[in-house]
Amino acid sequence: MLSTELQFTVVVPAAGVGKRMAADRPKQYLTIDGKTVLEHTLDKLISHPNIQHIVVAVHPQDPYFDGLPCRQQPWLTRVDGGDERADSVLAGLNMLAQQQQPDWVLVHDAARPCVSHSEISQLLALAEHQGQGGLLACPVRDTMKRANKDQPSLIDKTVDRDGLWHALTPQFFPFSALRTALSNALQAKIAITDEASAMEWAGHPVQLVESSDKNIKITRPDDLALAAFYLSLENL
Ligand SMILES: Nc1ccn([C@@H]2O[C@H](COP(=O)(O)OP(=O)(O)OP(=O)(O)O)[C@@H](O)[C@H]2O)c(=O)n1
Ligand SMILES: C[C@](O)(CO)[C@H](O)COP(=O)(O)O
Repeated sequence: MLSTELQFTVVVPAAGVGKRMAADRPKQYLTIDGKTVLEHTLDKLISHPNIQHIVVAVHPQDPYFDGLPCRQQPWLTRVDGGDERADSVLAGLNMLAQQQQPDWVLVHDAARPCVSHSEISQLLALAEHQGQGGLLACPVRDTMKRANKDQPSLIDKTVDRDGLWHALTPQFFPFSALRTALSNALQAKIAITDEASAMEWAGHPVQLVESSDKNIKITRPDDLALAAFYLSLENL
C-alpha cells in the first residue's frame, strides 16, 4: 500500500477532436450517465488517495471545458493542447515545470475513464520500488496479422504475438527525464504516440505493469457503450 504522503500530479491529454468517434462533439465530451467522459476520468483520478493535482491539456478553441462544474476546482489546471497528443502532453509538462518540478508525473488519456484505483496504485509503486518508470499494459490475446502495404485487405504476414502488449495509460515516469525525452524526440521528428516510446527512444528502461483490458480507450462508436458497461460494474 502506497503511503498517502506520496502525492502525484497527472497530465491528462484532452485536446483531441475524436475523428474516429465521428460524433457531434469531441468524444471526451460525450456523456455516460449524465457525466462527460472527461469528468468520469478526472473524478476517477482525483479520488485516488495518491493524486493531488491534474493538468488538463484542452484544445485552444474548446467550447465545452469551461462549462464543466469541476472547472473551478483548485486541483485542476487548464493548458492549451497541441496538434498531436504528444504536443499536448509536453504542453502540460512545460506548465508543470513552471509551477512545481515534481519528481514523478503520470500521464493518462481523457478517453480512458475505466482505469481502476488498484491498477493506478500498482503503477505508482514503481516510484517506491523500482526507480524506473512504466505504463499500464495488457498482453495481446489474439493472433496478430500485418496487412499488405499495397493491398491492406490482404495479410502480409502473421506477427509473433509472444511478448506483445497493448500499451495503455496511465504512464508514469520521472518528470525531468520524461520532459527532456519527449521534447528531444519531438524536435528530432520521432513518431511519438505514447510517453513510453519517447523514454525508450532516449534509452530509458520502461516497466510493463499488467492492467485489465477493461481500461479501454474510447475511440470508436461502440466503445462508449462498452465503457458505460464497465463503469456500471464499479457501482455493483
Ligand atoms: N492533439 C491531441 C490529440 C489527442 N489528444 C488526446 O489524447 C488522448 C488519446 O488520443 P485519441 O484517442 O487518438 O483521441 P483523438 O485524437 O481525439 O481521436 P482521433 O484520433 O479519432 O481523432 C485523447 O484523450 C485525446 O483527447 C490530445 O490531448 N491532443
Ligand atoms: C497513449 C495510448 O493511449 C497508448 O495506447 C495511445 O498511443 C494513444 O494513441 P492515439 O492514436 O492518440 O489514440
